Amino acid sequence: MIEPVQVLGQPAMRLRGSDGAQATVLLHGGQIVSWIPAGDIERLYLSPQAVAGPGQAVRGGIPVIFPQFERRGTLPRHGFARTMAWQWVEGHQRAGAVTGVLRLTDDETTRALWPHRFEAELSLSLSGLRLDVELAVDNTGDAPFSFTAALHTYLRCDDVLRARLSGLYGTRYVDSLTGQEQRQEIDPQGFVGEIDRIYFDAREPLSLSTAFGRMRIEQEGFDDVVVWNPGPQKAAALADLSDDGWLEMLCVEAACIGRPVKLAPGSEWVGRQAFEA
Ligand SMILES: O=P(O)(O)OC[C@H]1O[C@H](O)[C@H](O)[C@@H](O)[C@@H]1O
Repeated sequence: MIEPVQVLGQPAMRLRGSDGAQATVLLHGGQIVSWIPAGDIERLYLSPQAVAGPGQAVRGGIPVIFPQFERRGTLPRHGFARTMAWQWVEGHQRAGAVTGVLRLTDDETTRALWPHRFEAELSLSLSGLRLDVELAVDNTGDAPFSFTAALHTYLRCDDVLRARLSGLYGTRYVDSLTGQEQRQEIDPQGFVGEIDRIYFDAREPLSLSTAFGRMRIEQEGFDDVVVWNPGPQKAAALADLSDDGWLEMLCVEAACIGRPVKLAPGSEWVGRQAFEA
């Protein structure tokens, strides 16, 4: 079943499979804000203080970061896709899976910031204990462009201090807090507070274990993985996160940062992030 609902005062679509798996996606930002695998509990973190509306970024779920990661360019932080209204394209239920597709196309607002013609499609497909998310970007103009992007996934934790992430052993990363580069030496990895790292060319599947169970995370098309938690000080400074909200989340982001994607006119890039509870 696919039905329109309101979330944070904004139009959204709720997808529910015959097995009971359920996900909700906001048209604002094309942002998935809830995923409940069949017979399971909520697996994405959405801040109770999150706000949504034109120009606003929603704290939680799966923000779509395009066409610029963080401040790596002249655009607003993390680009514009997460703060704009996307269009619902279609949804269908087939062979036990329920799928929805949303689209963002360039317009005067995007071209004033970034002078390129593009079509971005966000697809989500859920079945049983699995959620597949796909971001496809088409260059619909007549000049090449390049971009960085991410699916900035907020995974729900009971207590991030007890969470463990594995699969990054030996991977080179830059610590965005210090600017230093090194290789991951601890696996599985625990968390003590603030962390902000970009892992480059992360090829192995990841596994996050929390009291909610183990979650397998895979990606394709995206080369890099960002691991982010604001920790107590930054959380206190964020208006849309409670002081102890950082304990309940860990961002594990599928990203293309180290090598920006270059797209020739008429060509398409596809990146995927998949979760299995
Ligand atoms: O607060 P936001 O603009 O949503 O950004 C949240 C975070 O996103 C990414 O994970 C970056 O690596 C962080 O440096 C940043 O703080």
